[in-house]
This record gives sequence, C-alpha cells and structure tokens, in this order.
Amino acid sequence: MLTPDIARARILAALADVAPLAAERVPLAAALGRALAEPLVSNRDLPAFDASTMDGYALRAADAPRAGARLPVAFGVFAGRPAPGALPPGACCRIFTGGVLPAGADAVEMQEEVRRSGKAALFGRAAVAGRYVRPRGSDLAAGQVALPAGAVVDPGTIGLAAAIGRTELLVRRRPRVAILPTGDELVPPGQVPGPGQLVESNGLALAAAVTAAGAEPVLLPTARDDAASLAASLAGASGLDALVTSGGVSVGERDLVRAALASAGARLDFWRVALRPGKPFTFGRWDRTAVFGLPGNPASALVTFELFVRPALRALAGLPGDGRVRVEGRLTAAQEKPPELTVYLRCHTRRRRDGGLELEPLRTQTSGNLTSMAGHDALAVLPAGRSRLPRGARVTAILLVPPHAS
Ligand SMILES: Nc1nc2c(c(=O)[nH]1)N[C@H]1C(S)=C(S)[C@@H](COP(=O)(O)OP(=O)(O)OC[C@H]3O[C@@H](n4cnc5c(N)ncnc54)[C@H](O)[C@@H]3O)O[C@H]1N2
Ligand code: MOO
Ligand SMILES: [Mg+2]
Repeated sequence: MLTPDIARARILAALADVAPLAAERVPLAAALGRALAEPLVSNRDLPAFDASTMDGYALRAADAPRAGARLPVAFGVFAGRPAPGALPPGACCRIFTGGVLPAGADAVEMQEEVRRSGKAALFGRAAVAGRYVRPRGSDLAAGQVALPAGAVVDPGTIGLAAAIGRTELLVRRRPRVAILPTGDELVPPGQVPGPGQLVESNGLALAAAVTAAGAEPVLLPTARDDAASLAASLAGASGLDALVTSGGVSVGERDLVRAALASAGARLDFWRVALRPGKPFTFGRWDRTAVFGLPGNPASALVTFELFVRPALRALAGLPGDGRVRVEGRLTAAQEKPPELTVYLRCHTRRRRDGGLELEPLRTQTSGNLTSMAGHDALAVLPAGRSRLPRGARVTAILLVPPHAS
C-alpha cells in the first residue's frame, strides 16, 4: 500500500500534463483566490504625483532650516485638485493628506508642529527635505512588474489592479468537478429514509469542500450500485476537469465503482492507501479528467478529499500546495493505532497559557459517524511506525481553518 505522501506525489505527477488549466479573463471581483496567468504590470506611476502624507504645510525645506522659521501661507491644496500654481519663493502652503505637492515644494510639516499666526505659519522644528512626501512612482513606477504570473489574487491585489486602471485580470480557470454519490441505500437530502436507507450527505459535503478548494462543483444524481446505473451516471462527468465519486470502492459485492470506471475507459493508477480513515481511496485518469474514488464513510470521504483531492484541484487551478498551515501540538488524550497506517485524527485546537497548542480529538473517530467530521479545525497526523501515542505526545497537525483560540 502507498503511504499518503507518496500517493499525493503520484497524483500530482499524473496531472502534470493538464495542470494548470487554461487562463481566462475575468472581472476583478471574480479573480479573488485565483492564480494570475500574467504578470501584473503597471501602465502608470503610483502615486501619479508627489503627494503629502500628512495634514499640514508644504514648503522648501531650505526655508525652515531650524525651529522658529516664519513663512507666509500662499494658498491651500486640497486632495483631488491640483495645486493652483508653483510655491512662491520663501512661502509655504496649506496641504492635506493626499494633496498634490506644488512645484517648488520638497517637504511637508505636520500641522501639530506648526503654529498659525494670521497669514503666516511658524515652524516649531527644522523641516527635512522629503519628509511626509510620497514621491511620484515610489509605490510602483510605470512598466514595473507588481506581481509575477502565478501569484494568488488576494484583496490587496484586487485593490492594486484597480488602482492601475485594470477592470479585469487574466487568471487560471477554476476546475469543474463532478461529484457522484453512489449507493442503493441513499435517499436525497430532504427525503425521509425508509427502512435500511439513509440520507445522501456526502454529495453536499464534498460540493462544499470543492467550493472551499477554489473549484466549481457539479453535483450529479446519485448512482445505484449496478453497472448500468454507474455507467449512465459517469457520463455526466465527461469533459469536466475532475470526477469525485463517493462509496463503492471497498471489497463488498456491490462495490462496483472501480469496475465501472475501468469499463468506461478510465485508467486506474492506484487503489488503497495506508491511512485511516479512507484506506480504499482510488485514483486514476479518464482522458483529461482526474478521477478520485473516495470511500463512502463520511469521514473517509472528507479526509481523503482534504489529503488528495484538494491539492490536486489547487494544482489544476495553478495554486501552490494545499493552502494549509502545519503546526506542532500536543495530544490531550492517548491514542492506540495500527502501526502500518498514518492516522488523521479530527481535533479541536486550543491555545495553552504557555503558548503551546493542544489537540483535542473529537469525541468519536469512527469513520461512519457524521459527528466525527463536523466542527473541528485540525487534522492531527499520527505517523506510521507508532502503535501508541501517550497523552501529551507532540505531533504535526494540519490546520483546516484559523485556530479557534489564538
Ligand atoms: N472486508 C472489508 N470491508 C471493508 C474494508 C476492508 O478493508 N475490508 N474497508 C472498510 C473501510 S476502511 C471503508 S472506508 C469502507 C469503504 O466502503 P465503500 O467505499 O465501499 O463505501 P460504501 O460501502 O458504499 O459505504 C460505506 C458506508 O458509507 C455510507 N455512505 C456511502 N455513501 C454515502 C453518502 N453519499 N452519504 C452518506 N453516507 C454514505 C454507506 O451507507 C455505508 O454505511 O469499507 C469498509 N469495509
Ligand atoms: O479507511 Mo475506513 O475509512 O477507516 O472506515
Ligand atoms: Mg462498500
């Protein structure tokens, strides 16, 4: 059986010919979280003029070489309007934050350091050339590269792009991901299950995970556990970037997903990974579509999504890594585990008084229990090779959201 790290590396290698996906031009607001497919180059100077960074007085620094200089106030400059003219020799002018420095001025003094006396200003300290001035082009000069291709568009990037006159950005396309729940026992959400049935819940959970990974889910109708139904449903994934199935990948008589994928022409790369939950995880390619066969147990589906599907979708989207932060923490309870498996424990994080992080496992870790997968913020990684970790053991944890306590 592959280790989780080798399985993930194999998936990423298998997608090298399709990742990243093609680029598309989108409005700024739609670019958030996506990978730039072009360097962001400025076509103008930022700021476009020498600007004051304080409310105060603009002057020639040489006119106030020491405390006590008294200069006539020639005019006022308000943000949004150009200065009415050049600064007359030996004079200063009123200026406000963001205002255009008049020609001749090379410094600003903040008004807290200046006393007004009629039409003159008295400077309480020596002026310094360049102080409180944001020179033209000092933020970004015309022709300068602000961000390289591949950078992730964050809120600041959107502001910067707007400031240099862009209304659209060339970014990588979001992967379109088919989600196919399978199982004879499943009824759609909202319907009351009959005897032996249960509500199909993995579809919506996985669609949410796809959205959270920056991709677009396409939730297909649940397939039944028979070859014909599976074949018909698989057709719904044709042409999409990825297919995520749930259930039917273990060794039961009605676990037919792998056979159905193979019959449809998919090339299955591997089956089973040495981890818990999610051991029967399957990966392959169906033409250009990446195929992920997730186990049906709810925690197995979401943990294998996190470990294998999320990084793959990000690679398709041109985004780096898995977008997660890894931290060290201490387990609040001892854990027994099979030594051959890496176990991913769903945990709450808690900040200790000494600054350390505590990892408190959810009440249940049974992969079929839905509460084992809701309301946690970290996956603690219990490494292969160990069969027992005592309370207080230091382990790595993958943060799924910012920690609750910080
Ligand atoms: N003899 C063995 N049996 C099993 C093994 C094994 O190694 N040997 N592995 C176990 C492990 S581990 C897992 S995980 C499961 C995986 O099973 P499948 O992927 O075949 O999933 P199903 O049998 O279809 O369903 C399992 C379980 O999950 C429920 N389920 C399925 N789909 C959904 C859904 N969309 N929404 C909610 N719940 C769902 C289903 O009703 C079952 O209870 O196999 C073990 N068996
Ligand atoms: O590998 Mo399974 O997901 O433990 O129940
Ligand atoms: Mg099964």
